Amino acid sequence: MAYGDKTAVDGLTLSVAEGSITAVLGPNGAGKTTTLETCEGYRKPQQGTVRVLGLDPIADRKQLLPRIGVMLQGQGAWSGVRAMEMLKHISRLHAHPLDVDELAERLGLGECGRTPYRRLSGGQQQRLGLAMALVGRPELVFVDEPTAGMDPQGRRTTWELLRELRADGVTVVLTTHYLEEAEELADQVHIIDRGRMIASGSPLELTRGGATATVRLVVTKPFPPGARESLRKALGEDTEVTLLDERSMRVTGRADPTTLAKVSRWCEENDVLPESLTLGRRSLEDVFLDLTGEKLEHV
Ligand SMILES: Nc1ncnc2c1ncn2[C@@H]1O[C@H](COP(=O)(O)OP(=O)(O)OP(=O)(O)O)[C@@H](O)[C@H]1O
Repeated sequence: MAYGDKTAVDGLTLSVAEGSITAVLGPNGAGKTTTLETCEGYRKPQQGTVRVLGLDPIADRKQLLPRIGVMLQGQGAWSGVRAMEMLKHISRLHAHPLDVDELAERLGLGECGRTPYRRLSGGQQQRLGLAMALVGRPELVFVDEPTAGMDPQGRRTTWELLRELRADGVTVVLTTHYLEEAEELADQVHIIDRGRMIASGSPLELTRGGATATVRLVVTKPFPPGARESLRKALGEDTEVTLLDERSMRVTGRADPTTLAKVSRWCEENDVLPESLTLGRRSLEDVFLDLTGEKLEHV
């Protein structure tokens, strides 16, 4: 998929299992929205094949539309329309819609049902967008950054709702740049960067490091110059040390008490006071950092 001479999605191959939650994860501009819009039939790929529920999203649009739900990043409601009017309008377009009042209550839209769309907060607009995508009881829902701009409560409600949809057999495809969201929700995660797929798997498969562990060291004041090299030397050959920011480092190495003890001794010898020293599984952020050399949340 290209916009003029700008390639947005390049040779991406992915399939989604029925009744699962799939997360397409990547930094801004990675090509997530373009991928979704291509599946939704809004964009025609210059090359390749797209099949959604076995149908061509452009040629078979009429058959496909009633079977899918779409939550766009920009929502797509008129600026003056009241939240509940919009939801009711969408529900009337479907043969067997959900109970509109129940859905609105569930998504916390009860209080702002009479508020014009343009006056809704970002989080409320997101909730309405999600309600509009779900009201037609779709078999498959595409949700683009469903929790962007939501408060923690809204985010948790959305996660619950998406999990319930999966339990009811609905297939969910979401894009996100929140690692936590992908780890919490997804059965399969596809990490894309600059239009290309860089890793795919379940969160466990992607973060499993076998005998490799990650130690995170956060200190109370900025590391002295040369700290990364010095710690690496202290830990030995098979250990990798990455400076995450001026007060935190990530050590990837053998998952044993010796590694932790060596880090702790290095702190003592270098007069560095740890704020926290934790041993854990690699996170999706570590995976992303390894694959791209960049931190996902900050690119
Ligand atoms: N309509 C457009 N015209 C030209 N370039 C575009 C257009 N839409 C997207 N792009 C470019 O294509 C690339 C992929 O964009 P896309 O919106 O798919 O990324 P994204 O991963 O969804 O990003 P974000 O997280 O910011 O929504 C980006 O470099 C973007 O600038």
